[in-house]
Amino acid sequence: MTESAVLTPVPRSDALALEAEAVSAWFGDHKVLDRVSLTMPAQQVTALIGPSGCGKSTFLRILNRMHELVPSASLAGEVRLAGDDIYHPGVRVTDARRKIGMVFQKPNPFPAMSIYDNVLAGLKLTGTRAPRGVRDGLVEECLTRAGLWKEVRDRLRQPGGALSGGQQQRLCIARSLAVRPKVLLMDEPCSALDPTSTRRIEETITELAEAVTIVIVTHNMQQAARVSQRCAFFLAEQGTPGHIVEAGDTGQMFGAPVDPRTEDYVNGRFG
Ligand SMILES: Nc1ncnc2c1ncn2[C@@H]1O[C@H](COP(=O)(O)OP(=O)(O)OP(=O)(O)O)[C@@H](O)[C@H]1O
Repeated sequence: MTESAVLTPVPRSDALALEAEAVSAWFGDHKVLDRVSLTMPAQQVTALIGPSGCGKSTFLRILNRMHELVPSASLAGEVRLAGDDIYHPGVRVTDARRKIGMVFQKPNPFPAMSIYDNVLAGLKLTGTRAPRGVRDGLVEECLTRAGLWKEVRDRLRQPGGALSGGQQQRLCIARSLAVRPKVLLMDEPCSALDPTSTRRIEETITELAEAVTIVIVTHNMQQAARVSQRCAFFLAEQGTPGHIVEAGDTGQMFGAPVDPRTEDYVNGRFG
C-alpha cells in the first residue's frame, strides 16, 4: 500500500488507544519520571494535570518519541499504540510521529509559508505523499476539522504568520491532522491564547475526539474538566521523580477524588 492511499478525503475515525506501562525517564542521571502507567482510550480526551516540573511534558514527549531528541535523555518502560510497542527496533521514528502527532504550547506555523502550504507541510516532514488531485480536498477537510476553514477559505495563499494566535494554533492542528494521526498530543495548547480563542480550541478538541485520541497537558483545571473524559494527576514530591498519584474518570477526579493530594490540587490549594 502506498502512503498516499492513507489520505482518503473523507474524515473517519482513526483513533487508537495509547498505553504507557512503567515508563521512567531520565535527563542524564536525574530521574524525572518513575514507573508511570496510563491507558489513554481511543476516541477520548485524557488530560494530564499536576504542578510545574512534575514531568507532564516529558511524559507527553515520550508518547511520540520526542524525548529521545534530547542528547542526555533516556527512558525505560513501554508505550503501545493499539498494542504495538512504538519503541520496537522495527518501528521508524517518523512513522511513530506520523501516527502520534503533537501540538505545542506556542503556535508554530511556518510564518512565511501560505496557509495552504502550512496544512500540507507535515506530509513532507513525515515522508507522506499526497497526489496533486487530493491536496485541495485535504486542505479543506483539515481546516474544517480544525474549525478554521470558514475564516480562511478566501485567503489560503496568505502567509500563516498573518493569522491571529488562536487561528495559528488551529492551523497547527490542521497541519497535524493532514497526516491522519491516530493520536494527537497537545502540550498546553491554549496557554498563549486569550479566553475566546481558548474556547474555540476547546470546541475543536471536543469535535476532534470522535476521530482522534487526544492527550492534553493543561494547567487550567476548568479546561481539564470541560474537555476531558479521563484525567491523570502527576506529582513530584520533594525532589522525587514525577509519578501518577491518581488517574480515572474526570468527573470522579474532580467530584470525588480518592487521594487528598488530588483533592487539594484540583481545588487550587497548591501548585
Ligand atoms: N531538556 C531537559 N534537560 C534537563 N532536564 C529537563 C529537560 N526538560 C525537562 N527537564 C526536567 O525534567 C523535570 C520535568 O520537567 P517537565 O517539563 O516534564 O515538567 P512539567 O510537569 O511539564 O512542567 P511544566 O508544567 O512547568 O511544563 C523537571 O525537573 C525539569 O527541570
